[in-house]
Amino acid sequence: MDSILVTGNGPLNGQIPIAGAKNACLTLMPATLLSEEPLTLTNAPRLSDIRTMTTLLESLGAEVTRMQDGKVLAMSSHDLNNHRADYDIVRKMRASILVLGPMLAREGHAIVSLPGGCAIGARPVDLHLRALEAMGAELELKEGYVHAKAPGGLKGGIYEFPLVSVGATENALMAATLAKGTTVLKNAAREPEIVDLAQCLRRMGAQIEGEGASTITIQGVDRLGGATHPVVTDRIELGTYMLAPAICGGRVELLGGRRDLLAAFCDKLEEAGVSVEETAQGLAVERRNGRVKAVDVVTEPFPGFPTDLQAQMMALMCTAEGTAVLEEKIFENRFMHAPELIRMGANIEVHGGHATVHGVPKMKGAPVMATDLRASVSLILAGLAAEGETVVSRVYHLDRGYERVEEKLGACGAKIERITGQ
Ligand SMILES: CC(=O)N[C@H]1[C@@H](OP(=O)(O)OP(=O)(O)OC[C@H]2O[C@@H](n3ccc(=O)[nH]c3=O)[C@H](O)[C@@H]2O)O[C@H](CO)[C@@H](O)[C@@H]1O
Ligand SMILES: C=C(OP(=O)(O)O)C(=O)O
Repeated sequence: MDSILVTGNGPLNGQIPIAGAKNACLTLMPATLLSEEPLTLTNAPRLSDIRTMTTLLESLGAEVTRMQDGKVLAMSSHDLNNHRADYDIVRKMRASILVLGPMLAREGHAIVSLPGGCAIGARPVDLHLRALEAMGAELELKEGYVHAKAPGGLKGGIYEFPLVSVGATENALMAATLAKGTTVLKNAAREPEIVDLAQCLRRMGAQIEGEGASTITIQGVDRLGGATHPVVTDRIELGTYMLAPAICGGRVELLGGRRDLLAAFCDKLEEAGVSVEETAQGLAVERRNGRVKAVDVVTEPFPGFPTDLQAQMMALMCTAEGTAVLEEKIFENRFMHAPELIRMGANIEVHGGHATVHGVPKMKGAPVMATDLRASVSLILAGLAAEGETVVSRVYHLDRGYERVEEKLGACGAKIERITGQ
């Protein structure tokens, strides 16, 4: 297993290109199952999660071709010869559940393994299932699999999500494009990845209104066609690399960065004393003098502060001046990085959904272990600003969501290298 060696090396200066969003690409790829015609995604990130989704789609009979160094994914789902998404693939990546809605809508039946929980929480899929039932799906749970049928096709319905779920909104939105009549999704997620999905579906011929607001209305159509769609910028990769100069000092320009993707996060950085400037090519982040100020953070659905940046923000707060309280409201177990940061000299207390971080002037490098994707990158960020060497093990988590992390940070002056096979 690979690990990453980081050595604290002072301020960072330079430019980092931001890739297409993993979480958008993982919902755009299953959209290919809705149409017999090809769907091509440009600006796709090169990540292990994308390879896992490729394997899943191929197992269902889709063809996926990577071009231009893997940045373009040409997909075709002319004939789906298998309607069963196996546990062996689904357990590796929860986003696999997103094949359920499209397959059911187009084929009238699908069998998809339940994903199970993961390190950050139980993460049930009940809302995905309830929304599909509201469109007339008949569902049965057998031996860990969802057996779904809609013999006469799905029918439009009204469904109000009891809590905001990104994945359930995506599954329901895709299914509704081929349902008969009108579907209204209330209390829908408003994340930029939902907007990107709706724009792609519209390019394929879907009739959708309201994406980005909490009520989305979909008028079902008989069939969808092919399309070419660019994957939206990865706002979580963007926020992660914005934190690198905030933690280490210096100035880094994030190419392709947009403030509207991360407004709440940008506001918090500025409150902490970090400058965020819109440039011709993206966003520039700068911290010149002294420590940042401690700021409190509450994670919320978009447009609130994203849970996927909470671990990285905690790494920044570890060396802030003062005490910060981070409240995690999306996932019940998303503070697994705290004990690892404590091994590096951070002063953190975790009580249920709250973490209190008392800033220390400097952290010290240590061997640490990544427990999930964002935890792993938070440890790398902390290591960049710590004294001495930090070795982050279990970086297969990191490879799910960050491409060429060593190269991107290294180009700005970070001392970071991958140690293979440890
Ligand atoms: C591949 C992808 O896009 N992953 C993102 C997606 O995950 P994902 O789509 O899994 O997250 P959700 O928005 O669905 O989860 C939000 C909350 O709702 C709960 N819930 C969700 C569905 C359900 O049927 N029942 C239920 O109770 C979850 O356990 C969680 O507590 O949104 C999360 C919240 O922004 C991000 O952290 C993930 O990076
Ligand atoms: C939690 C994440 O991903 P997933 O939903 O695929 O586990 C993430 O991207 O931070």
